[in-house]
Amino acid sequence: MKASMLRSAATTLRRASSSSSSSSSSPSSTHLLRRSFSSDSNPDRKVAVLGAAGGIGQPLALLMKLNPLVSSLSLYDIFGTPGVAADVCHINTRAQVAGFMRDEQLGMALRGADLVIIPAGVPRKPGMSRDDLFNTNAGIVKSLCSAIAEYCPNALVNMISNPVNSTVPIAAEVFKKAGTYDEKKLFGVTMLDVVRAKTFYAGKAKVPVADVNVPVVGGHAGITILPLFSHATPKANLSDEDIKALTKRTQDGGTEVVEAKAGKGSATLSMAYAGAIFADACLKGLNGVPNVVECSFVQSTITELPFFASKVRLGKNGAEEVLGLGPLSDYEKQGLESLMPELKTSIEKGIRFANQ
Ligand SMILES: NC(=O)c1ccc[n+]([C@@H]2O[C@H](COP(=O)([O-])OP(=O)(O)OC[C@H]3O[C@@H](n4cnc5c(N)ncnc54)[C@H](O)[C@@H]3O)[C@@H](O)[C@H]2O)c1
Ligand SMILES: O=C(O)C[C@H](O)C(=O)O
Repeated sequence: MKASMLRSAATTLRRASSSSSSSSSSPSSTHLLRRSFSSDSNPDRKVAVLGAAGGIGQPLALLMKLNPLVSSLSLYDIFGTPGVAADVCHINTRAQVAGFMRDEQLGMALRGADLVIIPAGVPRKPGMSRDDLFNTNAGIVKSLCSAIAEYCPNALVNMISNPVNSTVPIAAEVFKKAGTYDEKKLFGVTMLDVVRAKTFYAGKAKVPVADVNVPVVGGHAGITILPLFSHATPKANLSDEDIKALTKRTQDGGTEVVEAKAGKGSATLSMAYAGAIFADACLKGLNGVPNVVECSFVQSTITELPFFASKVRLGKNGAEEVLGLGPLSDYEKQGLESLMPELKTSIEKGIRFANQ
């Protein structure tokens, strides 16, 4: 790619992502590209991707290879990782890449990891709910988390596998049983909801998308996804009808993609983007960058539920602070009340499964 083309791509990406809900300068794929060519002065960080040969795993592997905060990139799947690793490792950026395949190599893939990202498991087809994935994905997540407890008990874990509202509680229970649970280190990745809310809000409010911030709270399925457009910036004078439509589109964003893909899976590219941004925020936190704030589904006391998505301040130990919801509009209060029973059921289902 010519230097001018690269500069132009980097500028576009910088604009797209400088609008994170972070109260500091936010991680961005712009950074990932731009800083790929800068110095290697950051501390060594090993990132493992579990499910790295999949629809999300492959573009996520690419984006993590472009991230200058990563010194070692470990790509694990039950098949296909030698090819993905061979491909990605030719990119002239800092991270040393290694591919690992099958159970017997999982320990090597994980040993020494600072951050483990899990997009392993089956995606939805049209007509399915995320909860319909539970029977397959719960077992996958449970066994991967047992291995994390054994080989890298201090790593941060970014859970992408659905249903996130249940897989995060499953992971917590597995870690508790292993005696390695640290609630600050377990994150359900809800960043795609934030990415969507920002995109849809910018379109409706006719404001530059790069300037937009919208927190999304609750969980990651249907009505449990609650975008707080009353907190959106820049402020815009949208009608109640507009806010309802934006909320519904954000809640149905995953289904919109599943239907458009017509049986060929769910969001992969936008998820890889969102996953890479959230992973970058976690790495920045670990490296001591101040005021890194993103939304995530974490152990929480801000409602009566044991897990809840809200803004989280990321630091050297992971989730240093889980931020409260702040004032809500009447519409958001209603949404919060409606989501609680479903989210509670999904959390309890995960906990029950892990303890069977
Ligand atoms: N959190 C979110 O916002 C979000 C967004 C999109 C998709 N997802 C979820 O992410 C998951 C993956 O989606 P995808 O589109 O990449 O699916 P995919 O089928 O394309 O890829 C999944 C990968 O996981 C691998 N895998 C299966 N069992 C494994 C195991 N035990 N260990 C390691 N790898 C294993 C498969 O071999 C495959 O390569 C799905 O559950 C999907 O619902 C979550
Ligand atoms: O919708 C899905 O099944 C995948 C993911 O959770 C999404 O929000 O895109």
